[in-house]
Amino acid sequence: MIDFSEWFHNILEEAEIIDSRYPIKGMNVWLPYGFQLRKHALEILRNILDRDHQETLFPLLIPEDQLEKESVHVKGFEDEVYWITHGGLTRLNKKLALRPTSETAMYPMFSLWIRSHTDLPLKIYQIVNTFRYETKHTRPLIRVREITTFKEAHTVHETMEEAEEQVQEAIRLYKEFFDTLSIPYIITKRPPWDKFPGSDYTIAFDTLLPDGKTLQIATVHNLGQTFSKTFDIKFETPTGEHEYAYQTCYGLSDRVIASIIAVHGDESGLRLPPEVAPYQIIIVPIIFKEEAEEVMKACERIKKRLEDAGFRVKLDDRDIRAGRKYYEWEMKGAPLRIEIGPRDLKKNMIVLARRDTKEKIEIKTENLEEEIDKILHDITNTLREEAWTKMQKNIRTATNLKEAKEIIKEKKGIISFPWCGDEECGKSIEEKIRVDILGITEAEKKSSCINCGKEAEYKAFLAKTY
Ligand SMILES: Nc1ncnc2c1ncn2[C@@H]1O[C@H](COS(=O)(=O)NC(=O)[C@@H](N)CS)[C@@H](O)[C@H]1O
Ligand SMILES: [Mg+2]
Ligand SMILES: [Zn+2]
Repeated sequence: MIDFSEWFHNILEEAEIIDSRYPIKGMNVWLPYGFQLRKHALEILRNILDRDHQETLFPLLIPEDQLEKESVHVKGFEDEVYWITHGGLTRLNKKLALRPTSETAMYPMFSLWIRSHTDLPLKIYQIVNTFRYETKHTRPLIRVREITTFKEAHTVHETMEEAEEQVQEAIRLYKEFFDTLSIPYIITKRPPWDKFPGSDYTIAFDTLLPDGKTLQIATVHNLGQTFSKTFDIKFETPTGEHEYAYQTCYGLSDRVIASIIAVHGDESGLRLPPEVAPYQIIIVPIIFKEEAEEVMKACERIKKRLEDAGFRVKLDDRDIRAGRKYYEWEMKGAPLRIEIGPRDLKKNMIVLARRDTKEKIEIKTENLEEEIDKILHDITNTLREEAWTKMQKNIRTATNLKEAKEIIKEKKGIISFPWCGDEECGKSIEEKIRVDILGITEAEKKSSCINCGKEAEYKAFLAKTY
């Protein structure tokens, strides 16, 4: 990848994903092709969530006094909240916040809805736009001020054990979602100083972008009873006591689309997993004057057969050179291209070109549907394996801080090493090698902390992050 950031910005424009010329920094327009990509990704997400969550929709605006109720939470967001102060020419007597996330919009309503343990567990989600006045460098899809594709799930439980189980369930759901999109990830527990404001702890999914920096693509938070105490979400237990509920929430955003684009892209442009590609197959007629009529009729027949078999197919019959079409659909990442010319008609064969490996395959026309289905599945697996291999190759262990510093300088990527878990030790590591501690997983074997030599219970992962 030449300069990844340049590649990323160019491809968003060339492949007509979004238009970032909208006159508000950090807010962009979804163009039709990008909108279809986003739509298919959300369809997959909804199918997973709808198994045991209910989709809802809460207001965009949050009254100032509600937003400020949970002090740690509001501290974490106070410099990111957009405010509404007027309705028309009338000054509002109470400022209204544009939701940065919806805990403080939802939880006063949960307090009204939840009375008895029979009202639990509650598992809802919404897919909305949220607003954060990001002061760090904004970047389309990666760090925006209007998060247009913010899926937030919020659950309420009778016990901490059930909330813990829900955290594990959320992790399973996200694994299934990212596996379907062929996006690799590492899952770690964020250090305490980097958890979601107001949560007990945060589990995060990070993926690795081609420039060696990691991107946080989803988070799961165990909220314990902090918010239920602040917002008075209480329920009557089977034995008649009143208990504060236990809560979790888990979110992801436009960064999912960013990672599909960034992780699978190559020098020719996008390589879209068939699950989310706006068109899975592009038919390009190879026209020679005399047989033009016959070739076009054959293309129409093939298109119909593929549509009837449930594929998303486009017949590109524009009056431009076939080579231009090849370039364009390669750049837009269509997984498969079908070329049909007079020769193929005679032999009753069809030439397929795979976008992921760029190899060409000749198949008999009569085996069309099952061949295409097999190849599309193979493309999904190839993209997934390639992406996982690439990420795992860039996770290196360091035996001392000097080595860690070198690896980050030369190769970036993710480094792991044993860590004691102490905050000031962690902070001193971040200072010494100038990278963030992504998070921790349980240490595999007994070892001593890379920095202070104390017993290391954890394996720490570090990386330069977005
Ligand atoms: N400015 C941003 N642009 C794009 N995505 C973002 C931005 N800020 C956060 N995200 C994404 O949104 C996810 C959820 O955001 S969060 O703050 O971690 N968690 C919440 O807001 C919880 N209420 C989850 S429901 C993050 O994991 C990250 O992937
Ligand atoms: Mg933030
Ligand atoms: Zn230490």
